[in-house]
Amino acid sequence: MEVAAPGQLNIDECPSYGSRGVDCFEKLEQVGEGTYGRVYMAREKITGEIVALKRIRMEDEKEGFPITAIREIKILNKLHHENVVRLKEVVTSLGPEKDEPGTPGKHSYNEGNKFNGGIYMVFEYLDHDLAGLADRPGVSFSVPQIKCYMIQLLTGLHYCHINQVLHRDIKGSNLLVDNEGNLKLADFGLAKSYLNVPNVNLTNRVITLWYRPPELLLGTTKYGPTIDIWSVGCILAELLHGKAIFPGKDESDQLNKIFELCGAPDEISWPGVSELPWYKNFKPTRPMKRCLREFFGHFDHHALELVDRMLTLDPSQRISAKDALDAEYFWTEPFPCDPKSLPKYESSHEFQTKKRRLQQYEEAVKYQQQQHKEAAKHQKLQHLGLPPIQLPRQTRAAHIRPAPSQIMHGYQPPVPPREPQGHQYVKPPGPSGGPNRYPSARNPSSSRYNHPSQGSRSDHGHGRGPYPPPSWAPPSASVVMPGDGPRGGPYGGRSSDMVGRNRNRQYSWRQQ
Ligand SMILES: Nc1ncnc2c1ncn2[C@@H]1O[C@H](COP(=O)(O)OP(=O)(O)OP(=O)(O)O)[C@@H](O)[C@H]1O
Repeated sequence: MEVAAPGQLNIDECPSYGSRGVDCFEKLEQVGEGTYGRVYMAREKITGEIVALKRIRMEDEKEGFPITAIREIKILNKLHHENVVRLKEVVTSLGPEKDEPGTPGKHSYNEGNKFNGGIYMVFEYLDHDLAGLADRPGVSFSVPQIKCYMIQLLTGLHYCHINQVLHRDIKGSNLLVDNEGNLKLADFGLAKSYLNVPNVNLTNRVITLWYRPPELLLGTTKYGPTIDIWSVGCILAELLHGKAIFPGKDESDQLNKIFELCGAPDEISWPGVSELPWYKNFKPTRPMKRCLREFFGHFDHHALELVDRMLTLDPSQRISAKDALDAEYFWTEPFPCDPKSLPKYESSHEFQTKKRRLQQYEEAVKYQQQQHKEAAKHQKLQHLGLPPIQLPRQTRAAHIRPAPSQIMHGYQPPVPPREPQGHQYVKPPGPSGGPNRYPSARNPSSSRYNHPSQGSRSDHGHGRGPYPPPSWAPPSASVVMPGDGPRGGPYGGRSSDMVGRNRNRQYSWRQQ
């Protein structure tokens, strides 16, 4: 980078990572709260550009800079694709900030780590995540819309896989969507860059429980890209079905839910399953037949076919992202819509929709408590034989009508807020050069979003961008990655540990 003339800024030059301070940005609103810390919508002070600032949580780090952050930065530096969120730069703050938890200067602020400053990843900003968007009252996805999002998800994932990256945390809140209809994969904190080296073990404690494939739940430490495809299958079925399909409470319950729908595996349906480390612990106690096709009988034939291929128990038989993009589902009517034709919504991230729901709940509880108090007062006066107090007009009306603010916020009777992760989607009405169907996604009016007869089958839109086409072909599930090892027993899991704040700690040792 060239040195700027005195008093001038090199704003045309791309700053090197960490060279700028977070004070170059004005934080506008918190849009996410994750394992790393907070995610903010922010404005670059000079250019006015809107970005997302993801603060790397350092408070609990005794080992220095968290490995998940290093991994995310390294991997995102390598990936450049329109369906993968763009990391623009990394910025720092030298001291504790006013808006972060903890009291500056006090010992408790940063017990583990000596560095009291903050480190932020600066991303391009997207208006929504899929979980938050789907959870918005009144939002329902049409089949062409679902197909449009799924194509983008699979295209981004295929690009990752051919570049030897496993995402390992595909779920709705990690799929960012903008008001132009673009979908991008985000949160590469658990992603893994891997080589096709046999006999190297990987951790099986990855992927949020509801979206975790059976081979990981059964303890395998040798796996490949099809772990991500299982998660995609769960998302597609969830979008079409209207709610999460495997909402397990813990690993055992998760496997049980999977077996109930996909059948209990045996050596015939899944050769080698009985050799998996925890097969004996979780062995089904009764025979269970695969009934996925009956259960999702309301899906159209091609959707069912694709969900079936994605939710195949044996990972070596599961469909790849490339083949999924070629599935008839995307090439039969109703065709995927053009992203640009999708409706525009007010910003909705899972964090915001949950916050709104909690506010509604608290308001409703407060309202009910007030009603109880009034009723008790009323009863007491009657008991004493005194004439009832004339309630003010508004208060009397409140006996039968919700408060105006509750109407504005879509009042519902108080119910406990739903479990985290529990969004409910509203029920809707190759290796480079390999043969496939997708034209470049750079041209949104291309055949990708139209009738297949208008488009070529020979370009998935992957393998583009500044990176040389990989020479490696997507491997089977037996692919392993170097330097990663199994972690502990079968019961540690994403349901509690990964959704919570301990991911950096949990995955910090010897994790590649
Ligand atoms: N580039 C972005 N633009 C807009 N919102 C974003 C962006 N990146 C993240 N978010 C919001 O912040 C949330 C949390 O971000 P992210 O998943 O990257 O953090 P995390 O700490 O890894 O979270 P988790 O604990 O869920 O894995 C996302 O679900 C999304 O709503």
